[in-house]
Amino acid sequence: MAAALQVLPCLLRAPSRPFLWGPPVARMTSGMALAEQARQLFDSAVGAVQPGPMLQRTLSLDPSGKQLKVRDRTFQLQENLYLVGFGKAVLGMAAAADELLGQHLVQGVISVPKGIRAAVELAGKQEMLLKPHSHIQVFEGAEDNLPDRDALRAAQAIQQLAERLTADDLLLVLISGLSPLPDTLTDSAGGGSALLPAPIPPVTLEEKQTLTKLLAARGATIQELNTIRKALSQLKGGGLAQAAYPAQVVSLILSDVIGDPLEVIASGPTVASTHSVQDCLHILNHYGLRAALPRSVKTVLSRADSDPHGPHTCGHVLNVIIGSNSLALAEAQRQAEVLGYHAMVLSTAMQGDVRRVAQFYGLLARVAAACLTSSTAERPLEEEAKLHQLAAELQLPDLQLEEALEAVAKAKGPVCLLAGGEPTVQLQGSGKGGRNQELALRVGAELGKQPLGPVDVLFLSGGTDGQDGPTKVAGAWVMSDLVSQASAENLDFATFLDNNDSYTFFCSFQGGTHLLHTGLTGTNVMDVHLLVFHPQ
Ligand SMILES: Nc1ncnc2c1ncn2[C@@H]1O[C@H](COP(=O)(O)OP(=O)(O)OP(=O)(O)O)[C@@H](O)[C@H]1O
Ligand SMILES: O=C(O)[C@H](O)CO
Repeated sequence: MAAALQVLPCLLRAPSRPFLWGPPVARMTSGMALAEQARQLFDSAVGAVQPGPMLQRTLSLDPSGKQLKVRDRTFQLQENLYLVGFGKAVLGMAAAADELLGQHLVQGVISVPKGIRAAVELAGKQEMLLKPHSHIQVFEGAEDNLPDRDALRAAQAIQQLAERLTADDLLLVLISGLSPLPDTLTDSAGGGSALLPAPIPPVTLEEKQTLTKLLAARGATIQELNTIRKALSQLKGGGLAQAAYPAQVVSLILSDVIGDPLEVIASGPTVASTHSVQDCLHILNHYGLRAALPRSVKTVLSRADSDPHGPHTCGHVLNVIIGSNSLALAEAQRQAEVLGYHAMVLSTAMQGDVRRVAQFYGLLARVAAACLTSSTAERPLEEEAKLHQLAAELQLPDLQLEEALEAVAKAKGPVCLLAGGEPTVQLQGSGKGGRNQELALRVGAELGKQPLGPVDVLFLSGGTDGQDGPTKVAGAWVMSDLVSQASAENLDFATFLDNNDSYTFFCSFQGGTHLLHTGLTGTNVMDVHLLVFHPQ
């Protein structure tokens, strides 16, 4: 199946104009075919946020090649263009920028994760590698997502470049994150943030690392974590913009945080921080860390209020979100419509404990399946009330639940509900897995709780970076017969779930055919969830 999924994009050519009940969906009979379409939708989501297309959508040169247009702003180019970048997807972004603007680029420095060039090469993504003659210098660092000496050297080189700039110069800043939800110790430090460590003296790199790890281990959110990072950093919280002043600064940002908050993504190096020392102390208090703070941290915090990276320092900056989960979902929605689905984006902010999120999707599947297959369009009111209750508990800010149910009730044909975000796994077991595979397995278990009627239901969850936790797959897909099929194979899914061992489960289940293999994608806009219904 994996092989079948991999050749899918060439086999399943989408028709050039949309149709509602056209042949591809009407012909759909097997779960395998449904899975192939889901995979195609996932690929289209990821494709929309690839570095090349994103940069091309955002930047253009006028015919003389002397003016750079970024959205509706124009900048003069005259041997005055510089580039810096940090984050997981930045290598591909830099390669795309170099391709477009290389002839104007005086110098560039990027900080990317250790081993990324080799991984990109292995994945055959030559277009994401810089050409040998490039003026962009690459630093690899932040092994295990922790800020280390290599990342520190990169941050120093970036700072030096920025500080040399004059009012005639233009600095392009490429930003992407890596680890929005620091819910395990190993991925605690974040991507863009971890790749740009520049602690304010006398705070040392080790002290910052320890504090970050402690906060993460105690469950601090990325917003809280990055508030502290900003207060202790020379470059975060607008510090990079300040270093580059009076040059013009254009930041192109790939968002890996729910709601695309500029201040939080990679700790907002080109965004004035609105946080005060009181905010930091509140966070440190909350996680019981205030009493044990190193003297250096106390010193820097006590100085911070009198020396903030104030808003006045960011007037020379243009921050642009060039890629996000919602952009990816919009493309998958468009593609689903082309394939004949009635498609809707439910939310781009799916978050919360993976068990609750799985319950939500299970309940949603039951309610939507009933709406879709009942001849009288009667809605299962009791289950619907439970669904709304659960949705309220999950506090999903942009959830379009009522609209989606109405649309399903009217659709009476194939339906695709799309969502994105990043649920959280509280690790208890010692198995191998990732939040996407665990979510898929949990949703499969929910779908098996009671019959869904004459409709095929598929759920897919995949990380847009192509790597789900410490595994080499992006995620997995399930159908409503997962429970019965697993038991036929003597696989006790509950035992695998108890041990956070979803990867091992899916490796065995139906010969591994439910795993989503994409390889490294070169982008990262959190996760994509697809809930697909096809009336039999
Ligand atoms: N055995 C496991 N089962 C389930 N989830 C796991 C397991 N091991 C790690 N994880 C989860 O994987 C996540 C880390 O994986 P990953 O690197 O894909 O995500 P990230 O770094 O948070 O974000 P991004 O995918 O955007 O880079 C954590 O949320 C962690 O809880
Ligand atoms: O780098 C970071 O801070 C996280 O990835 C969020 O952007």
